[in-house]
Amino acid sequence: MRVDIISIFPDYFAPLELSLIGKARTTGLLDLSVHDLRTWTSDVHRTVDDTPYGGGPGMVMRPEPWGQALDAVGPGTLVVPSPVGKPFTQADAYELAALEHLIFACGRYEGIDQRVIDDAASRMPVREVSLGDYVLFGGEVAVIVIMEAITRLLPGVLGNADSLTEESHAAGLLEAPVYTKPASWRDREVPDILRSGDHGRIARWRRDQSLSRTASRRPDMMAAYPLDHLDKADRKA
Ligand SMILES: COC(=O)c1cc2cc(CO)sc2[nH]1
Repeated sequence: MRVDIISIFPDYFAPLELSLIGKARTTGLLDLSVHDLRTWTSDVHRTVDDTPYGGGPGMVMRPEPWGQALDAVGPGTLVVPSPVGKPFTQADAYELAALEHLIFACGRYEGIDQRVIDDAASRMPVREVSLGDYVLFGGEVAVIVIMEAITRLLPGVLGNADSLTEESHAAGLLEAPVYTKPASWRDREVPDILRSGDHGRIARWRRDQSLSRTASRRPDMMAAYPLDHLDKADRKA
């Protein structure tokens, strides 16, 4: 997978050189390039922003540098983190992980001139995505989050792909609690069932835990959970 990130703060992406994402880059699973938007400015001050038409506080990112940057690195699927975007979900992570070329545009100030998005949409797929109902200084941190969600889904990145099947949101439920040694810690015991060696009962216990956790913490997910995935034993849980 090829990824291009365009930002006025390219140093923000140093974390993408670490750990499993860094490994994905060195092994060639991920071809990631970070670009400084100012590369595509032509004035001596390398200006990327200007005052908003219609007035209002702050500054808006100028269209010219963005247009030239996207011409240079595109075409691909343009992903723009934004408070006005579609809520990003694990399903979106899977969709993006299956694509050949992603381009991330990191907004700053009050945002990017709308014509940049509209112009890009005339020649490549564009997705504006939100990570949640809160506001950040810009898109950079959101890109790091999205890049982690995507990269871990790339074949070969996670040592044990089984982790992907049991994790939260993979099967539409929150995952069960996890435990490791010691069996007793500060007078708190690991549930006996998990030490029974009875893998059928352990699977049932974990599923019951997932269902009750999801029902209590995320009723919205429970409502969306396909009823035919619930067997009659689940319905009693
Ligand atoms: C100028 O601000 C941005 O470009 C910006 C991008 C994002 C992404 C957020 C999380 O959904 S909040 C936010 N602000």
